[in-house]
Amino acid sequence: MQQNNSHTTDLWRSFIEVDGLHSAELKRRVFSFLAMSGIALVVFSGLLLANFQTYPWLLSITLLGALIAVFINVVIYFSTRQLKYCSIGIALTVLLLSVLLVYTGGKENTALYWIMFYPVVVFTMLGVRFGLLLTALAIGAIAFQLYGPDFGQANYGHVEKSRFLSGFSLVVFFAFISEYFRDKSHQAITNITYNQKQKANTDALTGLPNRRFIDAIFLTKMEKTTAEFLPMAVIMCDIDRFKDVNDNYGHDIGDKALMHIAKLMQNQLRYSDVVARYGGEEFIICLPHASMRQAVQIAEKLRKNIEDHPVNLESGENLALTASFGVAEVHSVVAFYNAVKQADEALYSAKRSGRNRVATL
Ligand SMILES: Nc1nc2c(ncn2[C@@H]2O[C@H](COP(=O)(O)OP(=O)(O)OP(=O)(O)O)[C@@H](O)[C@H]2O)c(=O)[nH]1
Repeated sequence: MQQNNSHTTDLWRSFIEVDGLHSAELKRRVFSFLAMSGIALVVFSGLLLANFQTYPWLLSITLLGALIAVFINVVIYFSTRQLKYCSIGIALTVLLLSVLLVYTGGKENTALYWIMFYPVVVFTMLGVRFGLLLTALAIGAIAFQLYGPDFGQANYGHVEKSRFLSGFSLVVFFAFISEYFRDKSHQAITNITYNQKQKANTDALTGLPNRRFIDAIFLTKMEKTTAEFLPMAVIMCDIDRFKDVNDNYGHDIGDKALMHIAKLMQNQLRYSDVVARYGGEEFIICLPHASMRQAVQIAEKLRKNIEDHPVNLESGENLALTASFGVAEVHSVVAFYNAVKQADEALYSAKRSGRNRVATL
């Protein structure tokens, strides 16, 4: 047995995807990674080729090492698609190169200019947490070289050092603000899209998924991940003589009865099972990896549970309800609606044979 809310939450988590938004975000990160790698490869090799005769040997080796490391990261990305680890690899390589550049001073002591773009790249590629971590590391390492003990590193002017650190900190600050609020608005849009999708696929009265959910979301998921579902059993359930409930007790009590039955059914099913309101007083239950025999047993359990649990009315009266069930098997995605039709025919044969029973064809 399980509780309603957890069943519903679990169901929506496993079925609703906001594909468009996630793929746009992924594209942004892949593009940043590839742009960063491409620029690094072109700039490093260009600098090496143009200046290797004039550069101090440590600078040339540093550039060559960074060039190879970036190249290896790109190759690993294309063979594994591990974007995050490869982005960290590139960001660390460029950080190491920046620190070594500051040590050597670069050509005519211009190393500090090259480092200004680093915060923008890491925040864009890796997001707020890694952005903060790596830029804090960069500031610490560079400040140590600029103001720490002299162990043979290049000399920078006093004003140059302080202007660089203030400018660099400002770039970090604005890169952080930009990435932080971009991330927040992305999350907000994702939540809004997710909630709208959930609302459009939920029956407002019972809180169960609706027919649109079965037609659009459930079937699409089944097409994508067939092995998770098939072979499957489908049960159609229809409340008996529901018109009489409405006629004798009024529409509000009829609504209450529908909510009551929805809850009873949900509480009897597994997490992987899906119960949806398919029409007025008709429900569909999809049981992945259930045989006909198991599905008939489950339908019987649901039937008995409805029979044993009348609706407690405010007047103190107990409103007894029963329901009829039809069961069929689904062996392929294309045969889904055929199986629904068969289960529907079985349901009406259950009605014809006296109601409050489970039937198969
Ligand atoms: N209260 C309420 N009633 C509904 C809702 N949707 C459908 N109904 C009613 O469900 C009843 C269905 O009646 P019928 O199709 O004649 O079937 P039945 O009376 O259940 O008889 P059998 O199915 O043959 O046992 C109709 O009176 C509809 O108005 C709803 O959302 N709320």
